[in-house]
Amino acid sequence: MTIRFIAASRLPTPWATFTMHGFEDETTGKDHIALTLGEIDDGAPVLGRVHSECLTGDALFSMRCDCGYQLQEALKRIAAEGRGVLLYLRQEGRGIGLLNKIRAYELQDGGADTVEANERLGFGADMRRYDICVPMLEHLGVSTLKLMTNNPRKVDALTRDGVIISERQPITTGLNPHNEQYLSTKADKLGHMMALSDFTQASDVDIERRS
Ligand SMILES: Nc1nc2c(ncn2[C@@H]2O[C@H](COP(=O)(O)OP(=O)(O)OP(=O)(O)O)[C@@H](O)[C@H]2O)c(=O)[nH]1
Ligand SMILES: [Zn+2]
Repeated sequence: MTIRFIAASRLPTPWATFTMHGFEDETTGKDHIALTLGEIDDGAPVLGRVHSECLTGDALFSMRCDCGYQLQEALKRIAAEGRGVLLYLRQEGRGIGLLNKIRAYELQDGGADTVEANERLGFGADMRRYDICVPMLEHLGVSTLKLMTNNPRKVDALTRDGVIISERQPITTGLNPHNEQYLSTKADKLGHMMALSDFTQASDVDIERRS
């Protein structure tokens, strides 16, 4: 795996003006992004989010999952802290790609849960890798993250790959009638450390997304 830094630019958002760093994974041809705010290369733990691409949730306002809500919440928390990093990894659909995710959604429309749907298509429940984060964080001078996630497998994988996770911060936002079942399955079958009662409702966030 070779990750090559390509360029960095300003990225103004409603919450802060981040610096956007573009990387190319020369093995897969995928491009990945890091958004950073403030001085993050001083050795102190950095508030961070490792976010996997979800075109439908992140860009198309899908309410089937919690991805778009989490993305917005993570950027807001980093802006409030004045310092942090968000790695945006192009591993759509837990690593199966956009078109296979649509196939999986079709099966879920017919009654399968998110794990069964992946398995019926011949995939594992979660095909993602996090080793690409290591050279990206190295480039940014970050060794230790205060990680915003509910996913213990993400914490374990990053730790195995050499990233120090000093703290885990839950990120439970965007509950709505369309993703309630999906979020329950993530907690029951994928081990996410969350209960539906922890969640804020999507409606509050949704209004802000449109403003
Ligand atoms: N295959 C598949 N992928 C999905 C589905 N819903 C969301 N995704 C993808 O799942 C990824 C996000 O994973 P999540 O399980 O929501 O969250 P996580 O990153 O593991 O954990 P958190 O850090 O707590 O958000 C993105 O790549 C989405 O495209 C689904 O029903 N099927
Ligand atoms: Zn999603």
